Amino acid sequence: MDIIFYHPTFDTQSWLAGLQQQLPEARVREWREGDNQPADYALVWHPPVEMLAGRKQLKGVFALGAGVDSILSKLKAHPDMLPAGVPLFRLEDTGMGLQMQEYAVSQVLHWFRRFDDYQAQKQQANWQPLDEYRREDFTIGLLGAGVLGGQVAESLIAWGFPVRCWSRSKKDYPGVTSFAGAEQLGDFLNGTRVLINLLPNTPQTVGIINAGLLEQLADEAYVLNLARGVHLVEADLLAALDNGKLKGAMLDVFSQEPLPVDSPLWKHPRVAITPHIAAVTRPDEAMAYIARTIRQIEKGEKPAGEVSLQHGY
Ligand SMILES: NC(=O)C1=CN([C@@H]2O[C@H](COP(=O)(O)OP(=O)(O)OC[C@H]3O[C@@H](n4cnc5c(N)ncnc54)[C@H](OP(=O)(O)O)[C@@H]3O)[C@@H](O)[C@H]2O)C=CC1
Ligand SMILES: O=C(O)C(=O)CO
Repeated sequence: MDIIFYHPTFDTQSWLAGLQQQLPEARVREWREGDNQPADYALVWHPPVEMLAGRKQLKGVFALGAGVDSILSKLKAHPDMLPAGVPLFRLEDTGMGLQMQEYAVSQVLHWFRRFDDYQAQKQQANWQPLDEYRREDFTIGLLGAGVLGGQVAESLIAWGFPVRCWSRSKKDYPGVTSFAGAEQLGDFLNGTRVLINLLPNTPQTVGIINAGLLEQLADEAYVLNLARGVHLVEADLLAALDNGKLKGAMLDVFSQEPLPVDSPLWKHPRVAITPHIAAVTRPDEAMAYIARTIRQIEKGEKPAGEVSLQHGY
């Protein structure tokens, strides 16, 4: 079995060594320009088109992250990049669920305990206890309730917050109120105080967090964008912060990354920023998942994690 690997920034040598350990029977190599030698599996992130095009013998392509938007947008421009019938897999969880839980819980608690207000008071040496917020006024709404959204919902339930989610299909997560489909988006937004985005980037979700959506949230709402920058209309977010509809935002992802130095988001006092680190690929867990999945394919089984090209995630 031959495996080719391409990632523009990962430590390729340590991945090759790790994969070799997980799959001793395989020959694992770094893909380099001009390599047309046979391969059964390809592990990729932002792959050059020529790495995959024409490789009809592939039994699977693995995206080395959870989101497959970059590979699918390339596929749109170069439809022959993924030969027909070759399944595309993505990383499901592999350690990202816990990272998303840490990020979401810490920020929700930061807002709930009014640490943003106390930080602002500190700038003015102002010693002033504030009214406490009540959990019943702090409904958390998850846009996207899949592998990561579902785990974030579970962690916030454990902290006693009212939690609701919105997805394409109805969910049955204990304690979480589920809304599904475009027709229930309004009901989902109505009363949501903290909006957490964990949707995939698809034609249906681009620009979904816009002025019209923000207007439907509870007053003094908060936005936590953990998914993709293109989901959020940044100018609409700034306007909603400045007109008082939104109290704060924390953003991990941006329409342009790195976020340009002249972006007004950097300077806004009620916007917190992290550089797309909400959940990173954990090599050991990712390699174990890939090895397990390859073994399932080799046995003729149907593994989890296959991307639906029809739905785009
Ligand atoms: N910032 C970061 O560091 C990271 C960001 N991400 C981002 O997080 C995203 C989510 O990851 P993951 O949870 O694994 O993905 P999943 O595919 O497991 O979940 C996606 C969720 O979105 C829902 N959804 C998709 N399209 C629509 C729609 N049109 N309307 C309503 N709901 C919709 C799905 O509904 P249904 O369940 O019904 O299918 C599902 O609940 C990734 O696509 C990636 O972009 C991921 C990792 C790290
Ligand atoms: O896995 C993903 O989709 C990511 O965004 C990783 O940073």
